[in-house]
Amino acid sequence: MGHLFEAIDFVENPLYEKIISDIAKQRFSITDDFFSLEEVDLLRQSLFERHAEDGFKKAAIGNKLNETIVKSIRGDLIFWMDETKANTEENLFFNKINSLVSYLNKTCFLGILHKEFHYAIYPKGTFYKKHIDTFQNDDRRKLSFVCYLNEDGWLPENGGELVLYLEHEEKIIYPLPGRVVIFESQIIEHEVKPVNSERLSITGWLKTR
Ligand SMILES: O=C(O)CCC(=O)C(=O)O
Ligand SMILES: [Fe+2]
Repeated sequence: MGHLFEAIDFVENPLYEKIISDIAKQRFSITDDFFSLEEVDLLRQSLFERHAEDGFKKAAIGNKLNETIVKSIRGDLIFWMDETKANTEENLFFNKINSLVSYLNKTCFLGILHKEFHYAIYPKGTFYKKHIDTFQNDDRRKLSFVCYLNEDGWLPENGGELVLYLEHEEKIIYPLPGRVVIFESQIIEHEVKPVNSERLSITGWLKTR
């Protein structure tokens, strides 16, 4: 007779454990080198390819039910990624995301069932005013995810800092290549400061139901 409980094929991942404990403690987590500079270069090329296909549009405020372009609030251009039509570079991206999601679901019972990601280009002079990532008519977004695709050597004077408005402090985060910021979508207000030099990223949400 076989064992009642087979050993579960589970290997603890120190990086994911760090992300989980950071979020539990402070509701956000910053990981430098989540993607290597080589991976960032590939993803940046892929962003430019999608842009050349003319796939980017002005970002809107709110979801499909409540769509208005408000330049005074955000000025980025976005392109929604489609995992079913992913190119090689995007597959690399989604493989990492899926590995993180499956770990979160196994260890935190977060029940992440859906995800959505878009590329974002913030042209010089644009910003995204202080906001929260959940919509009034949709609270499925649990974790927000941002990954920066800027060139190596990003300078503070380029602007475009992400500011997280925490209970007791404002956390300023530079959009360094390969850096990933994850935070609780329903709780953390945040802002992208005005950009002085084109700023590139992938932003996404891990969602329930
Ligand atoms: O790019 C960032 O640092 C944050 C972007 C953001 O807040 C959003 O797209 O909702
Ligand atoms: Fe946001």
